[in-house]
Amino acid sequence: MPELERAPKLDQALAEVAAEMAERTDRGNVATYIPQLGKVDPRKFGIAAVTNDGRVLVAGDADQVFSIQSISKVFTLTLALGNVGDALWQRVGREPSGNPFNSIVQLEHENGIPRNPFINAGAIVISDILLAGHQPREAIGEILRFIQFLADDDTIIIDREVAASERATGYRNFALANYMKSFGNLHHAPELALGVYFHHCAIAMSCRQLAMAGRFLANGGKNPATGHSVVSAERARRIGAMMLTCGHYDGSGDFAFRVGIPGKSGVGGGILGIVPGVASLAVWSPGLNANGNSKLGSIALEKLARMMNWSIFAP
Ligand SMILES: NC(=O)CC[C@H](N)C(=O)O
Repeated sequence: MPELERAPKLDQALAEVAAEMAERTDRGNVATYIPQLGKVDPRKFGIAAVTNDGRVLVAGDADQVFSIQSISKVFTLTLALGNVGDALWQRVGREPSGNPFNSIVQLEHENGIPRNPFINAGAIVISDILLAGHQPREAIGEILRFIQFLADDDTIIIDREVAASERATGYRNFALANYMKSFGNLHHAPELALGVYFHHCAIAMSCRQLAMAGRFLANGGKNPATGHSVVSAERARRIGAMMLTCGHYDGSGDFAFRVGIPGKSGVGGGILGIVPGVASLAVWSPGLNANGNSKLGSIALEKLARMMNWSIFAP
């Protein structure tokens, strides 16, 4: 019997994974360096899947909003590629960093060009690109509206308290931005690019909303519900490649090894996962592992992928 026929139904698999995760006591540690994130209840767990054939399946706390943090970098990269195309790659690299998300060490050797768009330095450059011709408020509005459009949900908001909390404690991000400015790789004042960056990291979404927003990446760049193209099929593949190689910082290799699909994590404990041709997935568990990725979120996606026989390397 082919593997797929032995796989359980997706709704059963989600329920099973959520029940198993609810039992676990080893939940990792909630990020506290952004004070507002330290207040989140570590017992939360949610998971959602939106399939290309239009099913929306959820389990656990899938409708509770959380801070998407670095997951927003997938959407800002998509928007910035739409604005400037491949010229973007002159200012941001495409290699895994092998370093923590907020590391400054490679920037000196590499003349202020961040390794990839998903580490903080890279995302700050992307924010600078999105600022071109705009006031920060307009650039932030454009990002939020793009995510609302992708998720087909205009109730999605920015959590101003999280944004303020990040700005108040974002000394490393200020250091990264100032350092890149000294190399000429920021075209606007560092505080303006950071204003955009802090606000897009502070977008609050539920697993359901996030899985909806990721649909175009699972469906060759097209919204599966409307058939409308968000990006070309080639661009969707390339964004997926960036997620696979860089989406979990210095834990990217381990996530690819264990889960086998493109994913993007955030320190709020969320992960967006893409099963090309099949489904967009979102999981949330606020406790993080040593690399700053959701501990139970990664384990849940690993289990789900194994149960469903999902991997981009599966024959
Ligand atoms: N890994 C993350 O989600 C980090 C994003 C967070 N806003 C920061 O700049 O530190």
